[in-house]
Amino acid sequence: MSQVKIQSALISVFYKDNLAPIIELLKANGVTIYSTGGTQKFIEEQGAEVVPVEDLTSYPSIFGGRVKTLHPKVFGGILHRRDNDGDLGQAKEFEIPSIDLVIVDLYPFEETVASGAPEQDIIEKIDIGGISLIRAAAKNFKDVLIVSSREQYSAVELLLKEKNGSTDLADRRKFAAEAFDISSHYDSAIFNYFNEEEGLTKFKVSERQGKQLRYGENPHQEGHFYGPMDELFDQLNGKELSYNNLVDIDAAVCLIEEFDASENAFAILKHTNACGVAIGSDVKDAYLKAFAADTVSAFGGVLVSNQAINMAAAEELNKLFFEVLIAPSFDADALELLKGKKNRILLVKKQNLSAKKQYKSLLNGVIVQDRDLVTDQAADFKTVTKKEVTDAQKRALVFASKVCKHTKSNTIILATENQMLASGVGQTSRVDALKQAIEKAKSFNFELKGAVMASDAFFPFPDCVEIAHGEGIEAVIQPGGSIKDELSINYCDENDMAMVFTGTRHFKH
Ligand SMILES: NC(=O)c1ncn([C@@H]2O[C@H](COP(=O)(O)O)[C@@H](O)[C@H]2O)c1NC=O
Repeated sequence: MSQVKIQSALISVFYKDNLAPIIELLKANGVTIYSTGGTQKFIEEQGAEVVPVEDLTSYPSIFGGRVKTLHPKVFGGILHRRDNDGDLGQAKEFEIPSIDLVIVDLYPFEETVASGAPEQDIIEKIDIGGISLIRAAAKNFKDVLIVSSREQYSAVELLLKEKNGSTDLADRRKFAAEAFDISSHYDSAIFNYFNEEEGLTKFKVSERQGKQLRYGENPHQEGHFYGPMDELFDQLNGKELSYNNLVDIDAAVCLIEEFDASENAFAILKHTNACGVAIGSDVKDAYLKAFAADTVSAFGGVLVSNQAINMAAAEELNKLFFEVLIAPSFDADALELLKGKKNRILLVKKQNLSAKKQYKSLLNGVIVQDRDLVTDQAADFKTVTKKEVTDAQKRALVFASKVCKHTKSNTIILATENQMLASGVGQTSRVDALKQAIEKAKSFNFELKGAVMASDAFFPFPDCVEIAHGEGIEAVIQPGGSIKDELSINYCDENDMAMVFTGTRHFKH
């Protein structure tokens, strides 16, 4: 039976606003309306007759409204198959009326969570009867039209007008598909609430949770973001965040969180890689040192500080064209100055990232892994050369390793204990990464004598330590683990270089 003339409806909605025109249409078409407490009252106020659902079930609403529509007379009325003689016989036997239209608007679970309500209130806002009505009516879309949210009121109003109170199978199937979208989104929200403390380890998303972005990586691509942006940041200035902004912000935040709040750390990133990172005597000093590493790439970059931005730093930063600046806070005068450019995105970082898992889509699926939360510490260094590293070199190696971990593979970082001098990023060979770093360091007038070198993965050949030695680099950090480790170790021993192994590889793809 493709076309169904609606003769009866069950209406149970949380938000009653905008329901009136639908009631008017149902009334005009002589539809029998069944309804629950608050909705019944609202419909009666519109001048329409209502059969209280209690009259159908012969039960009052019980347990504070936890059970009101959950009854065979209601669910039988929705679910019995109109083209099945057995079902029709049973419906008659048990005096179950047909229900052709179900309109539900669920308890506002997500809004209640967002309001910071106590757990008890949140639990009471887990809709049971409403979600069951939605699923039942959507399952029996062959006979029943399901309206599963207040967002659909205008669409159903139009449909009832256009088709004179009837519906087609195609209409009912379309509304059923939307109903399962709504019910699965609702359950994902409940699931995420119960797993909140797991640091999103079992994070479930539904398309409805996504925030539409201006576009994706490029203007011809659509983009959405699924995540708790407002919990992490307050945006004080600038245009709406783009897909690429978000990707870079993530990279910037992951990098800066490597540094302790007692250090004045500053980083400048382009396309997720740092082109400058430094620790300074204050924020301004840290910024100037980071900027010095690559004054060209910094243009249009994403900047991040682990310290409040004061006026002295803001005056320097104001000279640079940048996309985003992230900091734990901004002094009032500094903010005033930086707001001078209206598109400049200024973000206050309110908390550290807590997610323990990382997701990426590929091959029509999703790949999930633990986030790389290992930070190489000097105490864990295993010196593999005859020459020991000095304390200053240890600090430089820790610094270089932190940057290395957050740079695209293959990577080589050249650094002192408080400044990245240059990096080779995303190269197909480690030697190329080193050559790129050396060339870059020289182009920005850095002296490499006495600097240290970090590599994200082991050296299969001694070529990298040979080249580094030629530039005056004296200490090296790498995970180790190549069957040819000895070749690099021997070269270092013969050339008075120190090398430490960490045992932890930090590939980043
Ligand atoms: N318990 C039930 O059997 C039940 N049946 C429908 N509801 C919900 O009750 C609300 C409407 O209640 P009222 O009409 O009393 O304002 C709707 O959001 C509907 O989704 C129920 N409430 C929660 O599960």
